Amino acid sequence: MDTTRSSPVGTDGAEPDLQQHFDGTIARDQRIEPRDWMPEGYRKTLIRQIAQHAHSEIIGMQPEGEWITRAPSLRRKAILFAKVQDEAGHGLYLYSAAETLGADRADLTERLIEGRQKYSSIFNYPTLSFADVGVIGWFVDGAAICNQVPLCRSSYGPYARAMVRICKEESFHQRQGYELLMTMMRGTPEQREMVQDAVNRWWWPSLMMFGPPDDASPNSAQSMAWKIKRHSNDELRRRFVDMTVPQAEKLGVTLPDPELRWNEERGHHDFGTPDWDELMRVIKGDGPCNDQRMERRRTAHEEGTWVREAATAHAAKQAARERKGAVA
Ligand SMILES: CC(C)(COP(=O)(O)OP(=O)(O)OC[C@H]1O[C@@H](n2cnc3c(N)ncnc32)[C@H](O)[C@@H]1OP(=O)(O)O)[C@@H](O)C(=O)NCCC(=O)NCCSC(=O)Cc1ccccc1
Repeated sequence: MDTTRSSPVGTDGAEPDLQQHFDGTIARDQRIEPRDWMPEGYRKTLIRQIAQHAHSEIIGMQPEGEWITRAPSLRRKAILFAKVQDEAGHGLYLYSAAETLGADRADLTERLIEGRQKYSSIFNYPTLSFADVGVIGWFVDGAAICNQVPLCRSSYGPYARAMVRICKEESFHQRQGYELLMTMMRGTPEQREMVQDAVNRWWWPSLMMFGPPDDASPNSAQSMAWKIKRHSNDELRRRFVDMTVPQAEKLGVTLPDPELRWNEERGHHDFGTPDWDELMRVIKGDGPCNDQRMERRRTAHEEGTWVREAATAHAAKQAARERKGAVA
């Protein structure tokens, strides 16, 4: 679509036909691409969500990353290394998607570091034993898959396409977590206790990953109308519970919710209510590890200054060399 048209008037400053074209593209379930006209609110919402998602992947490297040096075998170390590296890749991929909307990656990082942009609440909880690595794979990557598979059909092309690749890797991550836990459950009573303890600590925070309940989710209605989000927070949370309960049974662990039971009539599980005050506290910066996570991120950014400067200088030299070559 032509984005170079001038004298914008009408909704969101657009000529009515530009808005109409955008609305039609969304209604037909087609994709909006970077050069298409889009309402400013749509662009801002996408930058907000994609940036938060990217920040979550980068901060999300920390809880498991802490176990790389303490992994119980070379095999587990190699697997964990690869997983954490994948998370870095997802973050960079998502920052690139945000850049297609005119955002600047350095600016997004500044916003995160200054606490002006969010990252997922889940990464503010500590990883106390190696079983936590398995439970993060099973629950956190499992929740990420539930949330992100529908995002492969998100209306913004670059985000949807990024999700396809990311989901493939998340699927491998989830299976490695479950396999790790299966191995521990076949081990000693102490190992089985470690798994159950990790399950108890991560269950409720994992349910909170899907966001506040629908009636307290200010962004959902508009994001669903724009088909950025395809399902509501509660709907995806329910899916996650339905998917996870049989896996817990097979593994031999108990999910820490006395209200959890199959509802024959609805064809879904009933379950308890997460502590929404806790979610709000963690989002506002008052979770068990918020300060530690941000401090680590700030330090990594500062320590990486020389790398960014060297890369920029190298790119400038390369460009100058290419210009010279073109002249000769
Ligand atoms: C569903 C939601 C997260 C929130 O729905 P929305 O419609 O956007 O918002 P809504 O109106 O419902 O909420 C009101 C306010 O509350 C905020 N908030 C809500 N929930 C949270 C929360 N849990 N944590 C923190 N903040 C939260 C929300 O931003 C909003 O604040 P704002 O108005 O911005 O100031 C959506 O953005 C989404 O699907 N994102 C994409 C997926 C994504 O980012 N995934 C990340 C995990 S990646 C991963 O796990 C991979 C991995 C695995 C293992 C290891 C390492 C990596």
